[in-house]
Formats: sequence, structure tokens, C-alpha cells
Amino acid sequence: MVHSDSDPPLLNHYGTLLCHSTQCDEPQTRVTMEECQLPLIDLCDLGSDDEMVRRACAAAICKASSEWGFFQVVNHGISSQLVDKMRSEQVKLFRAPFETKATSGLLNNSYRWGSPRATCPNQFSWSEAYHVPLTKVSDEACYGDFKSLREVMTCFAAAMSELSRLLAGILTENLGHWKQASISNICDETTCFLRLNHYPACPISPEIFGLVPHTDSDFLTILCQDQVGGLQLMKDSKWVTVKPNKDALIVNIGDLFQAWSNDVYKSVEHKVVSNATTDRYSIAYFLCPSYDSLIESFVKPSIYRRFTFREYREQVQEDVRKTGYKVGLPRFLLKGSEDLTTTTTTTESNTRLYIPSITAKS
Ligand SMILES: C=C1C[C@]23C[C@@]1(O)CC[C@H]2[C@@]12CC[C@H](O)[C@@](C)(C(=O)O1)[C@H]2[C@@H]3C(=O)O
Ligand SMILES: O=C(O)CCC(=O)C(=O)O
Ligand SMILES: [Fe+2]
Repeated sequence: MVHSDSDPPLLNHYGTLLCHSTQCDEPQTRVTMEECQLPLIDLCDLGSDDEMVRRACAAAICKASSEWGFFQVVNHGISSQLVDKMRSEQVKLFRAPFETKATSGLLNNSYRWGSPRATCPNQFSWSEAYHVPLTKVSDEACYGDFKSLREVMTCFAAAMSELSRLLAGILTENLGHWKQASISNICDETTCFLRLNHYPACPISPEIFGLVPHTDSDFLTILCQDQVGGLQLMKDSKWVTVKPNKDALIVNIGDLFQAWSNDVYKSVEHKVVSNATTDRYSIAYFLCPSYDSLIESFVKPSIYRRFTFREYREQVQEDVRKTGYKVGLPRFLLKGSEDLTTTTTTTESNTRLYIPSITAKS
């Protein structure tokens, strides 16, 4: 299905950026990547009677989080009926007229489209989204005429929340942090959120991003995508495409877990490439702490300085506001770690990324 430009007006905004951005980054060449199989983990094993099987499963989760920053899970406890129902309600929602989506108070007025802060085409995302805090998910006032969305979204959010806490617990225990702190205790309904993503077909150019390269600013994200494909992630300095698996949810480590684990787990850059003919839908659940939570590694010496989640969000927003780009964790590197343990590289989005070397952990 090809969307007209009026809903949302992505083509207009992109065209304006093309014409008016003076200091544009180099155009990017998109090399077509092979599809990869992310590490696939069967969560059924966590309930095994055999302790060895349970341990092997937990070890696979930690290994994937450290080597890939990404993995997929099956037998995750979220039924295919719930996923299908959620998807059909999501499609109904995004089919509503632009005016309704943007201005009728739907989902806590959290509608966004394109990239309002973009100053050049490389910063533009050909997509629309709702960004709903957990506290608002079951609030009747958020749904207007979309009453049937409320029940399914409430169940879906609860299931994603439970799964995210289970995974965070396993990852924390592996660090030996569990005695000192638990992510579940600091995570907060006001900051955890569901993001409903819609990537309209983009017939004008395969060069346009569905979602610009970024890392997630949370502990971890659980993604439920459809079968269209388009998600790519950085692996060994190359973009690889994730092959959709209808039974699996994708999990990725966010910036906060990378800092908390002193770079044991990796928050990996990812992006969505646009599709010329087919609309794509995904739903992401972001596990975040309360704004005052302190993010610090218990392993010393720390690579990053201690910061609150509020500080982190504000810094990300300020960078995006001023430059169109997120800098993220490199802003919080401790002096010394920066010189001794990092190399620099330039990502596709032309952000300078600092890559702490493996020796930083010892
Ligand atoms: C322009 C941007 C906003 C964003 C960071 C980014 O550079 C690119 C992706 C955006 C995103 C998408 C997922 C999450 O909602 C988010 C909080 C994140 O970590 O990356 C947002 C960022 C944001 O809104 O600050
Ligand atoms: O839609 C996708 O596949 C990825 C979405 C994503 O990265 C995000 O919402 O942060
Ligand atoms: Fe993301």
C-alpha cells in the first residue's frame, strides 16, 4: 500500500530539507547487506527442571548481550493471538486521518512524525510513532474512539514489562550486581514506555531512513516487528539486516545497561531502512529507570561517570536539539578512559562514536 503524502506529510518535509539544507553531510552509500540470524534463545529452557539447562540459557542471553547487543527470544510467554490483536489495532490506529492522530489527544498526545529537529536529509526518519508511558496505557481518556485498543495494549504492555524485568534480572545477576541493586526496583511506570512505530512505504528513494541510526537510551528494549523487515544493526563495523522471525521478539541492550555493566553489555547502533512498496509496523517496549536513578557501574574503575537518568535524557535531547544528532554515552566517559581505552570511528549518521576497547574492563 502506498500512502498519499498528506498522511503524515513526510514528502513535503523531506523535500524542504533537500532544498534548504546548506551544510549537508556527505550522501551515504547504502551497501546491501546479507540477512543475519541473530542469536536465538528459547526461553522455555529457563523453566527447565535441569539446572544446567537453565544456566546455559542464562549464559546464552549474557553472551549475546555482550557480543551482539542484540538477540531474539522464542517461547517468551506472549501469545501469538495477543501479538496479532495488538498489530491489527495498531494498523487501525495509524490508518486514522493525520488530524485525528496528531490533534485529538490520542495516547497522551504522544504522536510524532518525521524528524522535527532534522537539519539535513541524513537526519530524517520516514516514519510516524506514538510514544506512550506505562502510566497512561490503561487510561480511558487516552483512547477516544479507539476503545478496543485499550484492553489489548494494557495486556501487551504488562506482558512486555514482565519479560523485560526477567531478562534484566538475568543480565544483572551475571554481573554479580544483584546483591547491590536490582533494575526492577529502580524501573518506573512513568519512564518505561511503549513506542508504536509505523514506517509508510517510501517510493521515492531507498536512501531514506525509516528510522535514523541510533542507540536506545534505556536499559533494554523488546521489539515486536512484522514480517516486512528493514531493521539493521552494527556488527563488527558492518550493517547487517535482521531476518524477521514470526515467533520471535527481538531484544537489544540500551545505553544504561552498557554504562551499568562497564561495557560488558553493548548498546549497539541500529536503524530501519525504508521499503519502496510495503508499509512496516513495529512495537518497542523500553525499560527505563525513574528519572532520579543513579546509573553507575559497580565494577571499578568505571569507564563512565555516575549520572542520573534525568541528566542522560536531558543531554540527549539537548544534543539532538542543537545538532540533530544524539551523542549518547561518549558524553559521560571519564577523563582518562577516553584517552586510554577508546578509539574513534565515524558512523553512518556521521556521529563520532567512541569505542571502548576490550582492555578497558580488566
Ligand atoms: C533524533 C533522535 C531521537 C532519538 C535519538 C535520535 O537520535 C534517533 C532515535 C530517537 C530514539 C528512538 C527510540 C527512543 O524513543 C529514543 C528515546 C531513543 O533512544 O532513540 C529516541 C531518541 C529521543 O527521542 O531522544
Ligand atoms: O522498528 C524497528 O525495527 C526498530 C525501532 C527502534 O529502533 C526504536 O523504536 O527505537
Ligand atoms: Fe531503537
